[in-house]
Amino acid sequence: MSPKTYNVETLLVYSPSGDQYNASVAPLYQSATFKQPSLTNMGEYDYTRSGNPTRTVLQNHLAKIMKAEQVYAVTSGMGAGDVITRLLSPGDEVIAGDDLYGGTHRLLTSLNKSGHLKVHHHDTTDTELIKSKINTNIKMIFLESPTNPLIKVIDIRAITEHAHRVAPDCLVVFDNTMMSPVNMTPLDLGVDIQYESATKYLNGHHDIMAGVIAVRNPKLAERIYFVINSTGCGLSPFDCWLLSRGLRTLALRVERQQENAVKIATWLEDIGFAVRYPGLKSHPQYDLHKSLCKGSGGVLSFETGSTKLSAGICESTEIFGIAVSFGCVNSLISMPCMMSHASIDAQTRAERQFPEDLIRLCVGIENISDLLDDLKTALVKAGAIKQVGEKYIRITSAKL
Ligand SMILES: Cc1ncc(COP(=O)(O)O)c(C=O)c1O
Ligand SMILES: N[C@@H](CCSC[C@H](N)C(=O)O)C(=O)O
Repeated sequence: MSPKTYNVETLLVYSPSGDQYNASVAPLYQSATFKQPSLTNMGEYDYTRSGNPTRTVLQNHLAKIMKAEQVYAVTSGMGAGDVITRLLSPGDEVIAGDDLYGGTHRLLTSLNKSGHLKVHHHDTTDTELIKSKINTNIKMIFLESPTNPLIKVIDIRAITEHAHRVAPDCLVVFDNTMMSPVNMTPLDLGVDIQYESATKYLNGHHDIMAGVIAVRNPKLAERIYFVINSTGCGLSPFDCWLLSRGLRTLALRVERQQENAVKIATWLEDIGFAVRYPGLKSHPQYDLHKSLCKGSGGVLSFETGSTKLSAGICESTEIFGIAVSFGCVNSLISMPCMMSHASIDAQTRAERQFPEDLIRLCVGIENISDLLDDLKTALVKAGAIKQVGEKYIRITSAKL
């Protein structure tokens, strides 16, 4: 059986050894420069900004997992976004979701303000609206699904097909950070560039910042490599090595995280909170999400009706630590408006119906009973629910 036919769980762990000593873990080449065989022959590697064997091992491994021809590893998810926007020319028009991650919104807004690009933000869940906005002036479309943290799901396939038909020069770019390749391989759905913040699920241990960019078209790959080498944002060898190590447990981690997340989302919804999670049948695009992805991920959000109440809940958990980021083995709690999405100004958040009281839970791999107990205790302490016998009841008048 060729490795190409293995399932993702196997591909994550299986690594064909190319090492001279048959080391079972690829060695770390922590070297900035490489001696050349001669003055005229540069050899395979000359300088780590341009290429490094540890980065190559990681990138080749990721290419199999992401079903790409070429993957590049860079210094962060935002670094990946920056490389991608540098493929555009001054004045190019871009369509972007109106619910992209706060940092992506900040990057595109700054390029728009400085006049480098013309960015149009639209509700990408409205497929017909997006289709009507695509024309030959549009050179790039930025998509994310499910969005972070409003968990909106978009019809990637329909948008991508239409874009390629109507605007053949337009690159469809998809941020797959929320799902990871375990749940979705967007290149299979036709997107031109898939990127992810590898700081999240891919690494899974919050000990590095990284971003990955995956493509199938060799010409596009060359253009991306040119930007990475020119700007010097390739991932350092040690971080490549750590990312390779984290990758091996990706499938196990994601499976456990989403198993825990389903239980937490269901429990919160049963109590009466408005929960956003694509694994809940009540999610308005439950069927669409299921048709695109194998799982629902470990991120969910819910509203409490009061920002003070939400803050009280966040400050009362013990296992769920107050921190930005997600996809790590440990569970986190946050209020996106004050934290991860504070870079979107309050007026824009209001226009986009971004609830200020929204709590985001990034569910880890801990024991589910401990996680539920931690949440129950915090919700009781903050005054959001009360215990009556064995049951918990939501205190609907709880507006601090
Ligand atoms: C969906 C999404 N995309 C991109 C990024 C940027 O990644 P990084 O923090 O690694 O720069 C983040 C978080 O930061 C994110 O949540
Ligand atoms: N202060 C940071 C916030 C990073 S948010 C990280 C992550 N994407 C999340 O959603 O939690 C910034 O200004 O970028």
